[in-house]
Amino acid sequence: MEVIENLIKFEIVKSNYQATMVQSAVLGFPRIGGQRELKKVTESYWKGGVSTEDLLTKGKELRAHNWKLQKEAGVDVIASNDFSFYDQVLDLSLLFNAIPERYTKFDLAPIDILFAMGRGLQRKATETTAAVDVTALEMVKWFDSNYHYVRPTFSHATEFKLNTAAGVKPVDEYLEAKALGIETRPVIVGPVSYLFLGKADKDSLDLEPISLLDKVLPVYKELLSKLKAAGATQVQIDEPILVLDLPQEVQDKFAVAYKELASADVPELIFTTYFGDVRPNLAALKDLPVSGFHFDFVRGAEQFDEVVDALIVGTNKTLSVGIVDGRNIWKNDFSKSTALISKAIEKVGADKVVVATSSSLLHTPVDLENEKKLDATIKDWFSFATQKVDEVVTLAKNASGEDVSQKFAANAASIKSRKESSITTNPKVQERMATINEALSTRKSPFPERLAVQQTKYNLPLFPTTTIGSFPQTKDIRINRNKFAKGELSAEDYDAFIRSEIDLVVKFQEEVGLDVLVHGEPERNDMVQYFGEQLDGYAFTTNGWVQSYGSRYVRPPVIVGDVSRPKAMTVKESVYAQSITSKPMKGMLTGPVTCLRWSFPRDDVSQKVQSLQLGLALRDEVQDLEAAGITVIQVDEPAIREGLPLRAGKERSDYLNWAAQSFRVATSGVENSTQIHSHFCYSDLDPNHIKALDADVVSIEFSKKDDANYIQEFSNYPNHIGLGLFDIHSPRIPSKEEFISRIEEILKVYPAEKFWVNPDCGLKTRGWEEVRASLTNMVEAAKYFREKSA
Ligand code: MET
Ligand SMILES: [Zn+2]
Repeated sequence: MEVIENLIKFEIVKSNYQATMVQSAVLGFPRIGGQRELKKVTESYWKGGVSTEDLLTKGKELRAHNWKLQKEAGVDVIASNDFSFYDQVLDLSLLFNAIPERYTKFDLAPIDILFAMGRGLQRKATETTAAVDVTALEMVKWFDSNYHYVRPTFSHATEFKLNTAAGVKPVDEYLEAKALGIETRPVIVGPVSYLFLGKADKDSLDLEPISLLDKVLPVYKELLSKLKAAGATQVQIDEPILVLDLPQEVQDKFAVAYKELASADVPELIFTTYFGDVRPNLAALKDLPVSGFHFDFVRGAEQFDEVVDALIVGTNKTLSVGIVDGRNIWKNDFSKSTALISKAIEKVGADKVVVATSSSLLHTPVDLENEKKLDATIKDWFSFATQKVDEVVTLAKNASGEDVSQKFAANAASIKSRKESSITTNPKVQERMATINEALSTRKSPFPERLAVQQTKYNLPLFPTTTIGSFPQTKDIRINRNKFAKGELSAEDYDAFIRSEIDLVVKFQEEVGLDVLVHGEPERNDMVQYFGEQLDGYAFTTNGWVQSYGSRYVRPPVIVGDVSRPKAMTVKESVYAQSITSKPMKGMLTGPVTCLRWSFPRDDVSQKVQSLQLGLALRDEVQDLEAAGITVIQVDEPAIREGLPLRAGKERSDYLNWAAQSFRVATSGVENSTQIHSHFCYSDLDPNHIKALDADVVSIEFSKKDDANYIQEFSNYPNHIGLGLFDIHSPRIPSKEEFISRIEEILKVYPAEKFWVNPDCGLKTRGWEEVRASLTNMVEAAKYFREKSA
């Protein structure tokens, strides 16, 4: 009797449960188009190839396509305002009128102001228009991703208001979707993050961006009210800074800001965080007057119980469960995700749970279906944005009691196939990993002893000059590389072509009078992909583009298994280059951490393991180069800073340890007389972070730092450094005098005997004319200082 009663109860519970729909949500979809349509149209617009109207129309088409795709897949909550012609943070600055005066005085159209802020603008005067010459606003990495946002830049003169010159983007795009019969949830960056991620402009350095909260809130209120009036019931408001260490006064701003926003007639706010764990800032989120929270449970899985108990349980708030990874390309493990979703339902009830992507899908390639060349087994393990949309829907349907058993069975099979695959494990690599110890990751002697032998061996002058590696990647190079890839050019012909390019670069450097030469990297499409393609354990996409900034997209290779190096990767080119000069030729490799960071990493082993494996593979290359007579070797680590975990603490110190160790594994197997260089750029580097790499010489991007303190920090660095002397992103040519005064400035705090002379970074995006002029002036300046100190 009791059993039957229980059964009946169970049936009722089950059918109730089935009646409650668990919703699905996508926090943002890549805007670049499946065939990089956005890049093509924007770059063509910049060159004057298409009109503003054509550009705007293409944007509209892309948005419509993405909304429809999600609608057809069955997504309940589809984002709008996730589109941008350049960057979503920049869009907000334009809309809020946070436009430094230097961009407004030319009478440019709003879209051109946007691009000028994003990438700078140089335009000659015409009969009707004045000349324009403005540099871009600062561009910074979006948290620890490889996406860059344009930093909001405020001054005392900033007057926040809704700048409707180009409409009101979030409202217009909401209505645009609505007109297509698609209800969307607009997404905007919230006020506290928007200000915190900004900075003070040069003329207002005493300004604390966060102090502008009172001034920006009325504009947020106005925008949100307009969205409500347009019919939006919910808005996704992103406050990702909650995954960072925040000063107390910033934490306190959340209560102030959201109380103020809630005082107006605004849509329901879904407060959204991603890329980590918010627990250290939990107090700031208590009692916020918002309708729901979104958390990233892929990267912040451990926060689940605490945040749900503290912020959702016992309230009316929605819990958006970020479970489909917005930062990587691996297929979701449905059984794992379902366990978490069930737990969420148990805690807060199915009607409050939304199954979501962990973050915007901006960081993933558009569609796996575009990959025609990928090995079928490996392809089955991947999921790009389009596939992730389907995963979110399937997980939500399952949680709602719908029958998706076929999809679940297929998913389980893929997950099992990857787990059991022999592609992912290489016992030899694992054995070799066990040999890594202090001895294997330490140079034979400490730096001073190495320096002495190196000085005798190379006999370089004071202020030695060099470059960072790449020389102009001309159209000719790209054409020949493509021909070779398509099989239209034989391997011999391609090799001959590459050799002729090397001839050119080497001859050029001798003419200009550089001391340590490079071969110019003409054979490399990309500094990570080039190595990934030659290493075992990697897979490649043909169309897996992801936006890095503006119209620059990258195509990260994927680490699918244990990494090893079947054969030498760079020796041929370096040896050839050395054979045609008597000056030292610097071998050029991409370091383990950068290879890891600019790939999609595995999610089944730690990043530390992957980095050390890459270190071992590169160690073989370093030793092969040395054996072949290339005894100055640069191992680039430009991505080392961005890999730093977002919060201070153990994870961060662990990272610094294994990152440095991976580099040393790669570089310490050489003689004292072999000179190891490294290079860093794109970030504010802390010299303390790189000491442990123990490279003999490092070069860093430096020309845009007008900061004596920053130089001071480097003056204590024990080994030798080249502080980058000119900006390689700009076509500007610094004069000899400019180089001299720059060097003089640095010499005030930095000792001459450790001083290398070099540009900020590789020259591959520059033209030959500029390169010749800039390097000539740079070398002249070095000679001036040599004579002076003689
Ligand atoms: C982004 S760092 C680039 C270093 C590389 N060796 C180059 O010169 O292009
Ligand atoms: Zn660089």
